Amino acid sequence: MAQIFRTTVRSFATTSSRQNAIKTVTVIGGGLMGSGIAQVAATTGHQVVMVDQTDDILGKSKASIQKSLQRVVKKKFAEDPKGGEQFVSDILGRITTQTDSNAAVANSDLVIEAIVENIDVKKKLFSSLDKAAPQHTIFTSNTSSLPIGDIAVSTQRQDRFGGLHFFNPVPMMKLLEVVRIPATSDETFNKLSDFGKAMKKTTVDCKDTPGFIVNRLLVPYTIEAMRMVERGDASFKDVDTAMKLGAGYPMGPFELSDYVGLDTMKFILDGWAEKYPENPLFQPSALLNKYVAEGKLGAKSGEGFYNYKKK
Ligand SMILES: CCCCCCCCCCCCC[C@H](O)CC(=O)SCCNC(=O)CCNC(=O)[C@H](O)C(C)(C)COP(=O)(O)OP(=O)(O)OC[C@H]1O[C@@H](n2cnc3c(N)ncnc32)[C@H](O)[C@@H]1OP(=O)(O)O
Ligand SMILES: NC(=O)c1ccc[n+]([C@@H]2O[C@H](COP(=O)([O-])OP(=O)(O)OC[C@H]3O[C@@H](n4cnc5c(N)ncnc54)[C@H](O)[C@@H]3O)[C@@H](O)[C@H]2O)c1
Repeated sequence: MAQIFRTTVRSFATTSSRQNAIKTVTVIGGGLMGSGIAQVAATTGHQVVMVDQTDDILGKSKASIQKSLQRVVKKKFAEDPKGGEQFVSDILGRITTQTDSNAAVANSDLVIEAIVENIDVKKKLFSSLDKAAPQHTIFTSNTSSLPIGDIAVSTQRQDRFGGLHFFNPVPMMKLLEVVRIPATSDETFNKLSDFGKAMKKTTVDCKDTPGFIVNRLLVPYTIEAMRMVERGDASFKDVDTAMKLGAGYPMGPFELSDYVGLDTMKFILDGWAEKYPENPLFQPSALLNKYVAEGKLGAKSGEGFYNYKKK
């Protein structure tokens, strides 16, 4: 009897969560992460509205999604070019763009914020969205380093607030960290985890602790790599070679930094230095500051530690 009851409860829970499944997603920020998130959400059948500050930026976001989809087509539709064209046009057809974030959330089940890593800018955005979005809409941030709770206080819906931390490049990286704050309801958390699985990601449950799981370990590692080069103990190329061939990482810390974006790295480091001023680990990095001041932001700007410009 107890077994039957458990089964019935489980199947009711599954059915009811399916009925409430997230179908429409607003991705705010069409940069490196936002465009990847929009691509994967649309690929897995969701209707997506992608928001950024200008139509020009959104045009570049859509072009980068198209380029990424072409890589998938090359593999999956090698023998079927027509099928490949249809695949791309179906996915792009599920993505619309908007420059007005308040209008973009009007029919949204879920908001995923992926804008610049600055707490004040994120809070201002969510405070405004809170007034514009329907009651049921769940809000999430893809922040790398900011406490989700510090962002959620800008809204009146902390029970419908959480973190969805994706990894770069989103179409390739299988992990999704699903983050809950103490106020996140079980219903919200379960919906976010279900959404992650619907996006074909492996989800891990995280508390709102600094860096969640991955960045708690990745940040000190990356910082120590920068310090090693600043001290003159090794060249950045040798550090990368060492970590790839000696530790089996797909990218060394300087290739990864270029990939993440050196401006984003600086936002992370500066934010943690301000929040934890007593921790010597988070002191400014002269090397990182120099690259950012020179506009060398990594792969996205064509140059960082390495050069990405086509010769
Ligand atoms: C003092 C200094 C202070 C600094 C302080 C701050 C420190 C902060 C550090 C943390 C930053 C955190 C950022 C964030 O919060 C968390 C992250 O996202 S961390 C980043 C995680 N990502 C990685 O670790 C990536 C590691 N790299 C890889 O896995 C691989 O290199 C790669 C990116 C998948 C690419 O693979 P490669 O083999 O190298 O290259 P290929 O080009 O041949 O690609 C292989 C394969 O993948 C397909 N592919 C690649 N990219 C895409 C794409 N965007 N879309 C679709 N397909 C893609 C490609 O077509 C290839 O397919 P195949 O031909 O092999 O079938
Ligand atoms: N780069 C990574 O590897 C990585 C990985 C995981 C998480 N993150 C996090 O994701 C977020 C975005 O990072 P990114 O690398 O995509 O940055 P990015 O600089 O590539 O893109 C940010 C985009 O947000 C837009 N934007 C800024 N303010 C906006 C606003 N108010 N409204 C709408 N759009 C706005 C910018 O125009 C830009 O296109 C950050 O919080 C970052 O910490 C980054």
